[in-house]
Amino acid sequence: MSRYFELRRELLDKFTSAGIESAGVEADILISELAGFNRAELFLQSDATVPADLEKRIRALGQRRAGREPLQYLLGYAYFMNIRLDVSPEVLIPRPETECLVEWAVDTLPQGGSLLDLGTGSGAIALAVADERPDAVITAVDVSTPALSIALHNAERLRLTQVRFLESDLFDAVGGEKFDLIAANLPYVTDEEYAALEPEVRVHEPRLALTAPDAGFALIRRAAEEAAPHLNPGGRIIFELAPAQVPRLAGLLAATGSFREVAAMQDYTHRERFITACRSEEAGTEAAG
Ligand SMILES: C[S@@+](CC[C@H](N)C(=O)[O-])C[C@H]1O[C@@H](n2cnc3c(N)ncnc32)[C@H](O)[C@@H]1O
Repeated sequence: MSRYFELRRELLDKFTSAGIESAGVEADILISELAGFNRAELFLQSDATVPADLEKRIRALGQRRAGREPLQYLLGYAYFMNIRLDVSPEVLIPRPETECLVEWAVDTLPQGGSLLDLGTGSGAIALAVADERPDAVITAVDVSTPALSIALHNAERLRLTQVRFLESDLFDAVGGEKFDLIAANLPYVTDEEYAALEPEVRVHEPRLALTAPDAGFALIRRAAEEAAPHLNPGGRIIFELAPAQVPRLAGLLAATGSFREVAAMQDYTHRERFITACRSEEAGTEAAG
């Protein structure tokens, strides 16, 4: 029988030896989430004895975490903006930097406006916007059937019923529909970068959500080339991408002649991580399909 502070120390040592960067934070989260405590309660309870069955569960998941399984997959959920999304290894774990994209979309979307979330994964962007903007009409697409079923499950659990989900290779199933906003967090990791990723990502997260051919640019390029006919006049698009890809996408969007106000936007760590653009009035209006 351990006390909370002893169990925390044990996990901290185990995680540190396994090379996990934020070992203390992860130990705290694992214990407090399973115990049903917040961080302050965990601190206040540190001398209390951990119930035997809880200790067993924490130890079992701690062991798997030390084997570099991501904490969110072990818990089965991830926090994103103000919602909790269920996640499994079939969807990417939503990243904190993507919250900047959501904040931009929430601020930019006109009243009653429409949003297309390209590559929705767990539903993170679509559902976080829906949660903040009940007036919005949202479509979310993904090429992955298992990802879509998790996204749909999240929408039902969160009762965010204004989101429609479609299985689609980029715009293929969207037909001639137009939107006020398109949000694209598509795969953009190169094969070389992928080989060097931490085991949490490389071994456990779905490769389909991470990599793309052509130096990680193939899907972003297709989306940029096909997007204009799916935007209303004055409609806007935002891409999340690697900072090194920003100049290439900015050049490509400008070269299509379909976009104006092409601009880079920074994430919370002041890295250029997003490109936004506005559909110009001269852009072609016919969507293929
Ligand atoms: C980087 S993940 C982003 C997931 C989610 N939007 C988020 O921010 O957490 C990219 C997503 O794009 C999806 N995807 C990959 N290729 C696609 C394609 N051709 N068409 C639509 N979605 C695609 C993947 O299945 C994955 O869910």
